[in-house]
Amino acid sequence: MSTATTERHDVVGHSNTPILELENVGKSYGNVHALRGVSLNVRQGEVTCVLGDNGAGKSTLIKIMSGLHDHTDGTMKLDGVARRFGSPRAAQASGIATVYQDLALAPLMSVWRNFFLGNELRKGPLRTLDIARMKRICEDELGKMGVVVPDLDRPVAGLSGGQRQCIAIARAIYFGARVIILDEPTAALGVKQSGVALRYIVKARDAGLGVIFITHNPHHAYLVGNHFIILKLGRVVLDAHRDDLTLEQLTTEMAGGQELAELSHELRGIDPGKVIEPGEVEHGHVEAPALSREELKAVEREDEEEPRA
Ligand SMILES: Nc1ncnc2c1ncn2[C@@H]1O[C@H](COP(=O)(O)OP(=O)(O)OP(=O)(O)O)[C@@H](O)[C@H]1O
Repeated sequence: MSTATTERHDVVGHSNTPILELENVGKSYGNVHALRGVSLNVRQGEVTCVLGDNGAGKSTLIKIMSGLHDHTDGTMKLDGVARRFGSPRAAQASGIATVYQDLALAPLMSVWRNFFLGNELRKGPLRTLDIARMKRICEDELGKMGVVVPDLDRPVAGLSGGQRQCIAIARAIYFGARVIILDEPTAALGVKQSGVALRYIVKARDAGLGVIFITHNPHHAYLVGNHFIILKLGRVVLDAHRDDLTLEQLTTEMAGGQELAELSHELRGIDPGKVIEPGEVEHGHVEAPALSREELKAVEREDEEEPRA
């Protein structure tokens, strides 16, 4: 059994101490404050969801935790010890794996080659590739995640988006990840494939990893998350445990909460002083007054006549 696999089994058995802790972390790019006062804990066997719209600071947060960028304020701790990774390699060596949306897989290479890319197993005095062993391990590890790939020699480009996600996750776990950061893993996937990716998130959690699930989709987050953080313009605007939050609250907060309620007032032409009941703003859906068919056609005509820049 490889060291990586042993390590994986060691982390199962959940403890309450966070693996990774951010305390009041901030990041400025010159005058731009991309993040301010962000605190979060990543615990083993838990999924921490970080939600936010474009420009909320999600990428910046990922870059700090994955060693690409240094934070400019606050403290990041790994196993209770303050750390600055300095490089992605250092973060990886500390067990922090990041699976980006584009997955960093080589599409024309086979499944097993991708699995071992950069970590190939070799044998004998000539250090030739130990293909049989790599294929066997790859098959075993994918099997643990519930993925059966009929032909490991197939290029990964031929697999579904969900299966490709799984290879990236299984690879990270096998090579000793303790924390896995998933950057919008369901963003480019349809409903069915999103389900596949979400199942793998649960598998990674159940394997004892601390999972950070970055998404803008509250429905996906709520299906798998233990803890939820919403970032807005670089600040934490919601930080709640699953027990203290309903899907509806998460969705409303994500959609803009109070701002959405105000917009709803405006669009309905209701007296802004009137209190809107929580149930009236549902799932981020704004009930704008419906346009008649004629009005709709007039809007389309206006759009067509609008001079293009
Ligand atoms: N290298 C940089 N230099 C200057 N400003 C930056 C840099 N990177 C990000 N920013 C700014 O920091 C803020 C947060 O950006 P970030 O990319 O982290 O957000 P995001 O939530 O990932 O958004 P998106 O989903 O659109 O990628 C934005 O205002 C962005 O313009």
